[in-house]
Amino acid sequence: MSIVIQKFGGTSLTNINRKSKFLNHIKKAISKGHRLVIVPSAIGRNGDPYATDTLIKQLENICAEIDPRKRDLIMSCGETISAAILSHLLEAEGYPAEPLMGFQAGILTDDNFNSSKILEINTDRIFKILSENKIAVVAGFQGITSNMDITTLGRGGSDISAVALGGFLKADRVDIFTDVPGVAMEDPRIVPTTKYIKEISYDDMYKMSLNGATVIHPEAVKLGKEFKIPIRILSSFEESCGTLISDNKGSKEIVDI
Ligand SMILES: Nc1ncnc2c1ncn2[C@@H]1O[C@H](COP(=O)(O)OP(=O)(O)O)[C@@H](O)[C@H]1O
Ligand SMILES: N[C@@H](CC(=O)OP(=O)(O)O)C(=O)O
Repeated sequence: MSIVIQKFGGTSLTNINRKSKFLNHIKKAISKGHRLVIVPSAIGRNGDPYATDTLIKQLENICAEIDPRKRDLIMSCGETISAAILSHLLEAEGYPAEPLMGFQAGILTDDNFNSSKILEINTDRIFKILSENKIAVVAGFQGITSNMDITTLGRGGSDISAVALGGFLKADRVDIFTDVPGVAMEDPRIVPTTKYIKEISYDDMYKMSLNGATVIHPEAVKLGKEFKIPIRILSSFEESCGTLISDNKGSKEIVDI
């Protein structure tokens, strides 16, 4: 069974509805016969009702000093809401889907609240869902400790959830859908004329993301290398070949996308 992980970032999920463009990528992968695990982030950005920063503010408005366990509990809510909405949307479109919070998907972390590490993923429940020909929609960014406390993986951590799931499920690849068509030489929001990179090695991408290429979390790249799983960065809103991150001899081919 060929398994593909598709992660959708917060910017891709703004105004989520039955006409959302990102749905085309899900439908295309299903039509190709892939089993899908979808990993959504929280919808939108600061100010949007379920965005991570909006949720944190609910506690900050009361008192700036926040117990990390409570902070993680509220921060995880955005992704939980996304999993519920997205799985409902997929069913409405005729694609049976099951939502899972991180703990229901078997994602065990350490107790370093606010930037926890994934220790293990018990994949039984996801495999069961996939074997029933359903899409598994796993809330990104969150997990659970052995003491049953909800944790989050650090800002931008849904990328880590997606790659870790890909590794533990032995998926064919991880597709990270975002609001730009791939990895560029510079941040395209700052340099709109920048050129895009067709292929890049894990090592080069790791250095780029440490140096500010926020399009993927550095820990996700590191995990990708450990699991030897190819990662693609693609646009949610259009068809593009995107950027492939793999072990391919450090090649860095620059293209106009
Ligand atoms: N080198 C780069 N290539 C592509 N995007 C970059 C780069 N550096 C920074 N970015 C920024 O990363 C953003 C996508 O990441 P992010 O805002 O976390 O989106 P998402 O909501 O999909 O997780 C892009 O909008 C872009 O401005
Ligand atoms: N929602 C979390 C996790 C995340 O990965 O978000 P995004 O994929 O939208 O950057 C955050 O804002 O940090």
